[in-house]
Amino acid sequence: MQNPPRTHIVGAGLIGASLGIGLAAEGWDVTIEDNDPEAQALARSIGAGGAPGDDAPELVIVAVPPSAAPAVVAAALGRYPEAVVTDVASVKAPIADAAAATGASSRYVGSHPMAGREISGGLGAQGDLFKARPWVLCPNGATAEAVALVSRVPEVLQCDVVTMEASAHDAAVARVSHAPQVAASAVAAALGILDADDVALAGQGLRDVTRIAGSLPGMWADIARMNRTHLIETLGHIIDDLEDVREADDIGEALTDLIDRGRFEVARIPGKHGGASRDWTPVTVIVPDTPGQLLRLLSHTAEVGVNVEDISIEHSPRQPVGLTTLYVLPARAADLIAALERQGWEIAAS
Ligand SMILES: NC(=O)c1ccc[n+]([C@@H]2O[C@H](COP(=O)([O-])OP(=O)(O)OC[C@H]3O[C@@H](n4cnc5c(N)ncnc54)[C@H](O)[C@@H]3O)[C@@H](O)[C@H]2O)c1
Ligand SMILES: O=C(O)C(=O)C[C@]1(C(=O)O)C=C[C@@H](O)C=C1
Repeated sequence: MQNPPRTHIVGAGLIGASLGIGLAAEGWDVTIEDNDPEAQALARSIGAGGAPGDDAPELVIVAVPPSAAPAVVAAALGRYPEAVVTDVASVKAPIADAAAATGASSRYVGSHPMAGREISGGLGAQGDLFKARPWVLCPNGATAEAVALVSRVPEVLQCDVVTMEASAHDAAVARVSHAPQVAASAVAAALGILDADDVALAGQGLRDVTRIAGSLPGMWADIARMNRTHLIETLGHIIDDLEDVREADDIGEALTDLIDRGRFEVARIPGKHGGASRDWTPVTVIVPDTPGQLLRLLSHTAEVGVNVEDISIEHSPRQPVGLTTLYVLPARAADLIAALERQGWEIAAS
C-alpha cells in the first residue's frame, strides 16, 4: 500500500475537523486551516490536523460552507498546482462548474459524505462520523489517478463509495436530504401556536420527524440556493400530496393512499449504518425518573452479557417514569427480558 497522501483541509468546522480526526487516527499526515482563527485553533487542539509546513499537500479537502466552496476549490487548484483537490459540499454541480472554469478540472473530484449532524463547528467533530455511510464521488472531468487518490479518503474511513454525475447527485439529494430538512422544519414550525404544556405531550413520533429541525439555517440556505431547481421540484411533489389529502372528499382514503406509498418507499431506505436494515429487537423498559436508574438498567443488562446495539430514551417532563428502549440481537432478547424481570424491571413492550 502506498503512503497516505499528505493532506490539507480547508475549513475546520464539523465536517473538516471530523475528517481531520478520522484521517489522523489512520496515520495520515494532515494539516488544517480555517479563515476563522478560533475554529482553526480548536481544530488543531482536538487533533484534526497541524499547521501547514514547507511541504505542499498532495491532496486538498475543501470543507467550507456550500456558497464558499466554488471559489475556495478554484483557489486551491491555483494555490497547489500539483495537488488533487476535492470538496465535501452538499451540492455538486456548481462546484464542478467552478473547477471546470479554472481549466484544472482534471485534478478536481467532487465528494459528498452522506453523514453529518444537526450541529455545526469543530466542537461536534467525530472521527468516525462517516464510517459505513455512503460517500459520493463525482469525478466529472478528473483523471483516473485523481479519482483513485480521492477514493483513498472514503476507503480508509470505511465508507460505502458511490460514483455519480454531479447533476444526478444533486437531483437525488434534493429528495433524500434537502427536502427532508424543509419538511422537518415545517412540522416543527407548526408547533408555534401551542403553549409549552401542549408541546410537552410530544411522543417519539414528533421527535423522530423533527431531529434535524434543530439545524442552523446557514448551510441549508446555501444548499437551497445552489440546488433550487431540484429542491423546488421535490417540494412541488410533496405539496401536491399534502393538497390531495387536504382537498379530498374522503380524507381517510387520500391519507391511506399516501401512507401506503410512504410505507413502500420507507422500506427501501437502508438501515441506520447505511447498509442493509438491522434486525434488532427492541426491548422497552419502564424506568423510574430518579438518579442512577439508567445506570442500574444498563449494568443489569451487562450482567447477562447482552450487548446493547442502540438505545433510545423517551421521557415527558411531568411523568415519574420514562421509557428506555434497548435494541438487542433477536437471539438475546428473551434472555434479557427474563433477567430484567428477575431484577424487578417492568417491560413495557418487546
Ligand atoms: N453538516 C453536515 O451535516 C454536512 C454533511 C455532509 C457535508 N456537509 C458539507 O460540508 C461543508 C462544511 O459543513 P460543516 O457542517 O462542517 O460547516 P461548519 O459551519 O461547521 O464549518 C465550515 C467552516 O468553514 C470555515 N470557512 C468558511 N469560509 C472559509 C474560507 N473561505 N476559507 C477557510 N475556511 C472557511 C468556517 O469558518 C467554518 O469553520 C459544507 O459545504 C456542507 O454542505 C455538511
Ligand atoms: O444527519 C444529519 O443530521 C444530516 O442532516 C446529515 C445530512 C443528511 O443526511 O441529510 C445533511 C446534509 C449533508 O449534506 C449530508 C448529510
